[in-house]
Amino acid sequence: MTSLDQLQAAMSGADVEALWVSNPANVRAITGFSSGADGKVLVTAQGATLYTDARYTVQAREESRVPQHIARPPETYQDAAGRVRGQRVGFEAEHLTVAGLEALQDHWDVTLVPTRGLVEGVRLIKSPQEVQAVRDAQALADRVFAEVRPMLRAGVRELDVALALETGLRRGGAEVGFDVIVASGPRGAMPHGVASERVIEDGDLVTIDFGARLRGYHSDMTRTVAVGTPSGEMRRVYNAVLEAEEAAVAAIRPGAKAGELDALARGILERHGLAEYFAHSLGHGVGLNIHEGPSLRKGSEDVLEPGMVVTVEPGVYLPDVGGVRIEDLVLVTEDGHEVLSHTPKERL
Ligand SMILES: CSCC[C@H](N)C(=O)N1CCC[C@H]1C(=O)O
Repeated sequence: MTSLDQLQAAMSGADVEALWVSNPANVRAITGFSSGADGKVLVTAQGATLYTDARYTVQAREESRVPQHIARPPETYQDAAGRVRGQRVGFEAEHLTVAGLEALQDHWDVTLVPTRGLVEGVRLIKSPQEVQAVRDAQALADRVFAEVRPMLRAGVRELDVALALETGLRRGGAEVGFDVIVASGPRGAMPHGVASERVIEDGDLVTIDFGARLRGYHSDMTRTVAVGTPSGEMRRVYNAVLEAEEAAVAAIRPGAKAGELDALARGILERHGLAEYFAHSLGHGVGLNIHEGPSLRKGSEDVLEPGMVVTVEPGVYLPDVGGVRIEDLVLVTEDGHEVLSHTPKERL
C-alpha cells in the first residue's frame, strides 16, 4: 500500500534513478506480494517490477499491484540489467547481503549506490487499509487475551499460557506475530522472556507480550497481571510503570517528538527511583514488521504524524526479583491519538 509516487520522490532525493528492493517487508509494501522473502522489486522512473520465481506465478498474479517477471537468477538480473543500464541504482544497504551486492555488480553496467530507509520512510504513515489490518489484528489479540486471562493462576506453566494465546490467534485466522513472551515471577526481569516451563506461583506478577499478524500487519500489546497478591515492592513498581505508560500515551499527538515522549516516561520512573531499570526504549512503530519506524527512544528526533501506529511500553526490570511492562498500541490521529488495544489494565 506504499505509494509508488512517494517512493520515486524519495529516490530522487537520494539521487538514484532506480532502486533494487530486497527487504521482504519492503517488497510486500510496494507490491502487495505476501511472499516478500522470495521476491525482489526494481523501481525505476517508469514504475515497479516484481521479480519472483515460478513457484509463485499464480500467487504473484493474484496479489501483486505491479507487473511481475517470473524468473530465477541469473535471468532475473539479466532482465533487470536492460532496464537500468548506465543509471545510478540504489540498493538497500541495511538489507542486501554481500553476495547479493556481488551479483548486482557482476550483472549490471550501473553505478550502485547504497541507500537507507527509502521504502521504510514511506511505510511510516499507514494507509486506511493498513490501519484497518492493524486494528483487526489488535482486536483479535484483545479477544484472545480475554479468553486466556482466566487460566492465569498458580500451578500453570508459562508455556501453556503461550500455547493458549497462539491457538486463539491461529483459530482467529491470524499468524503468531512473534514468540509469545510470558515471564512470571523473577523471569519478569527479562524484557524478552519468552514462555518457559516455569510454573506460575502465587504472588507472581506475570508479563504477557504478544501479537497477531493479520493480512501481513502486526499487533503488539503487553499486560502484566497479578496472580494472588504480589509484594509491596512489586506493586509499587507496577503503579509507577502504569503512571509512566498512561502519561506517555496521553501525550501522543501529531508534532510530538518521539525522544520527548521517551523522556516523559523515563522522567516519571526517575521520580520513583526506577529509571535505571527501564532497559529499553519507550516504543516503536508497528506495521508489516513488528519493529519499524518511528523510534520512540532516548534522543530520537522522529516526529509523530497522523497515520503512524506506535507502541508505548515502558518497563522496569529488577534482576532476580521480577519485572513489569505495560504496553498499548496507539494510532496517531489528526487531533491526537486513538488507543487500539482495549484489554483493561489492572489496578494494583
Ligand atoms: C520480539 S518482539 C517484542 C515485542 C515487544 N512488545 C517489544 O517490542 N519489546 C519488548 C521489550 C522492549 C521492546 C523491544 O524493543 O523489543
